[in-house]
Amino acid sequence: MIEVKDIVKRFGRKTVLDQVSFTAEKGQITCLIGVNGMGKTTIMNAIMKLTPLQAGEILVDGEKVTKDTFEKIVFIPDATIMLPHFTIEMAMEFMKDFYKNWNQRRADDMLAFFKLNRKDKIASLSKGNTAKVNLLLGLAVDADYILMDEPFSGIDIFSREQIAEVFTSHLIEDRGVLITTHEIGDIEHLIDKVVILNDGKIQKEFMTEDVRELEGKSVIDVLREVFVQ
Ligand SMILES: Nc1ncnc2c1ncn2[C@@H]1O[C@H](COP(=O)(O)OP(=O)(O)OP(=O)(O)O)[C@@H](O)[C@H]1O
Repeated sequence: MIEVKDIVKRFGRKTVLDQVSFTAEKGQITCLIGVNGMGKTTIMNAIMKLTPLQAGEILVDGEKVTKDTFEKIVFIPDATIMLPHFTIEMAMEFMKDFYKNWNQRRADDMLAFFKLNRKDKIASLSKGNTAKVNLLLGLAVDADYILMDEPFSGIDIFSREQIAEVFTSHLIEDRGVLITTHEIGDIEHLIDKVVILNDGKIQKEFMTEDVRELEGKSVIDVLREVFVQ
C-alpha cells in the first residue's frame, strides 16, 4: 500500500498541499482528481522523492521510500522522458540497463498491442504514440506500484481507447495504480477508488463501487457535487 500521511508542501509562501493523507492499494486503480494546479503532480513527485516536503511522510508497504524500495514504484510522467534521437528500441535498452526488474517480454507484448515499430525515433512519434511509448516503458518494469500522470492528455479518442484497454489487461495485473487524469470518462468504469483534491486538502475519498451501489451515482456525479456549486 502507498500511504500518504499528512504531507505539507509549500512553494515559497504558497501552501500547495496542506496535511494531505490518502492511500493507494495494490490490486486497485486509485484516481487522484483535482482541477489544474491543485497539486496532483506535486504528490506524484513527492512519492518519487523528486521534491522535498515540509512535513508528513510517505510509506510504501509500511516503509519509507529509499534506494532499496525504489524499484517497487515506477513513475510514468506525461512528458517524454527519453532523448528524442533515441529509437523505441534504444529507449527500451536504456530502461533495461537502468531497472533490474525490467521485463522484456512485457515490453514486446506492449509493442505488439500498441502496434508500435521498435525502429521508430521518439522524435518522429505522434502525441498518441509518444504516450503509448511512455506507458510501455513504465509498465514493462515489474514494479508493484505504477504512478501515471495524465496518460490521456491531448490524445485522440482512438489512442485513448487503446490506452484504457491496458487498464483491464494482464499488464496491470495485481499492481497498484495511482493515476491523475482530467479525462475521467475514459476510465470511470475501471477505477476502484477516487481521491478528490481541492484547495490543498483531500475533499473526498471514496470507493467507486460504494457510490454506484449505495448512492446510485457515477464518479462524474460526485465530481459535479464537489466542483460545481
Ligand atoms: N517548482 C515549483 N515552484 C513554484 N511553484 C510550483 C512549482 N511546482 C508546482 N508549483 C505550483 O504548485 C501548484 C501545484 O502544481 P501541480 O503541477 O502539482 O498541480 P496539478 O494539480 O498537477 O496541475 P495540472 O492539473 O495542471 O497538471 C501550482 O500552483 C503550481 O504553480
